[in-house]
Amino acid sequence: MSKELSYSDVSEHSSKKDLYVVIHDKVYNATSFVDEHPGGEEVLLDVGGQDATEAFEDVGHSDEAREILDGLLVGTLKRGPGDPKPKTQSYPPSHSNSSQGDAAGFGIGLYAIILVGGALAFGAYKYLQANQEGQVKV
Ligand code: HEM
Repeated sequence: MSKELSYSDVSEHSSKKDLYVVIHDKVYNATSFVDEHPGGEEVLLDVGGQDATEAFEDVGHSDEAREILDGLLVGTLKRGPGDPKPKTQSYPPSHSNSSQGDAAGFGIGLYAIILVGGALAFGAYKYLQANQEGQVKV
C-alpha cells in the first residue's frame, strides 16, 4: 500500500462524503471517521483536502488516535515544486518562541513603565517641595 498522491489529488477530496487529510506527508481517508471524531466533524472538514499536520499535533492526539490514523491510510504525499511546504518542521519552535517573545516584551515594557513612572514621581515630589518652600518664605 504505497500509492503516491499529489497535493492536487488530495485537494479534490474535501467534502464530508469524500474527505482526505494529509498528516506528516501521509494521506488518510477520513470519510468514515468524520462522524465518529471526538473533536467534532467541523475541525476535520476545515482541513479536508489539506495538510492537517499542525492542527492534528496541536491537539496532542493520543496513541489510540494515531492507531485509527493507520487504519485510514491511503498512501503517501508526493509534493510538487509549487506545493505548500510541510508544516511539520516549523511547528514546535515557532509556537514556543512567539509566546516566549511576547512574555519578554511585556516584561521589558513593564520595567520601562516603572522606571519612567518613578522618575516622574520623583520630579513631581521635588517640584512640590520647592514650591512649598517658596510659599513658606512669602
Ligand atoms: C483523521 C485525523 C484524526 C483522527 C483519527 C483523530 C482522532 C481523534 C481521537 C481518537 C480523539 C479522542 C482523544 C484522543 O484519543 O486523542 C480526538 C480528539 C480530538 N481531536 Fe482529533 N483526530 C483527527 C484529526 C483532528 C484534527 C485535524 C483536529 C483539528 C483541530 C482535531 C481535533 C480534535 C480535538 C479538539 C479533540 C479533543 C476533543 C475533546 O477532548 O473534547 N482532530 N481526535
